[in-house]
Amino acid sequence: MPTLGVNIDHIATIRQARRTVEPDPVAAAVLAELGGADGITAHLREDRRHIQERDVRLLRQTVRTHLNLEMAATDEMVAIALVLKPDYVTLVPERREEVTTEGGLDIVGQIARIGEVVDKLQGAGIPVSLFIDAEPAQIEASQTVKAKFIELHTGRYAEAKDETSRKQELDVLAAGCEQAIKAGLRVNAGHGLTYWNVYPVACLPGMEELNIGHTIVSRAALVGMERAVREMKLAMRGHQ
Ligand SMILES: CC(=O)[C@@H](O)[C@H](O)COP(=O)(O)O
Ligand SMILES: NCC(=O)COP(=O)(O)O
Repeated sequence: MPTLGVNIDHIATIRQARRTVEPDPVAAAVLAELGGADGITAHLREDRRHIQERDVRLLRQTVRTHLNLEMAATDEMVAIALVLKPDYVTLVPERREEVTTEGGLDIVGQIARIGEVVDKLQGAGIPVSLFIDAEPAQIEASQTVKAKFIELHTGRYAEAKDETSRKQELDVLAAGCEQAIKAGLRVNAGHGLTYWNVYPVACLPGMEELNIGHTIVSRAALVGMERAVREMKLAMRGHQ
């Protein structure tokens, strides 16, 4: 059964709605860990729409499980990561105008650049995960650049409109997972997972960690972070 990385971006979204100091994503991370989170994920976006540098600096000092820094493959973010030293980095695509991440990072089309960033970060002792679609060519390219992990983008599975489509997308994820493991990559997954669709993804053989944020923060707004995380851990084991 995979571990759970709780993405606390959208605690910061609530704070940034008023450009104020609450709710604090750092406090949310403490509560998430008390609720059973196995890791904390934070996405420091170029446009700083939610998580700020202050947040990741304090998270580095306070997270007791492991800290996954999501970031674009830019010089600015690489420099921040080399100072911050998160437990691992996940390279994700970014577009200012997007509401949220729209797809996986294109490794095939920028293999030299991604390889350079992976070498720099892993050379500094920071394992890299590549947030990609479950496409054979992207998985192969992830192996070529010697990333330690991939994170399979589960957005198409999560947005499937009916059971048939959802099963088809799950089969794509399962095939991607199998190909990646055969290639020696470690496999995580995330994006759009909820209490109601997480279990089949959690059951994929070899799945190491699920990074889940929006649905947990949404539930936490109503019942509190500790309970929301505890209930996600149960949902990952098939208990609604
Ligand atoms: C890469 C991914 O799917 C999310 O972890 C990412 O954080 C989405 O960006 P927002 O949190 O800004 O929606
Ligand atoms: N990489 C996925 C993640 O960290 C959280 O995505 P979401 O659950 O907020 O869609």
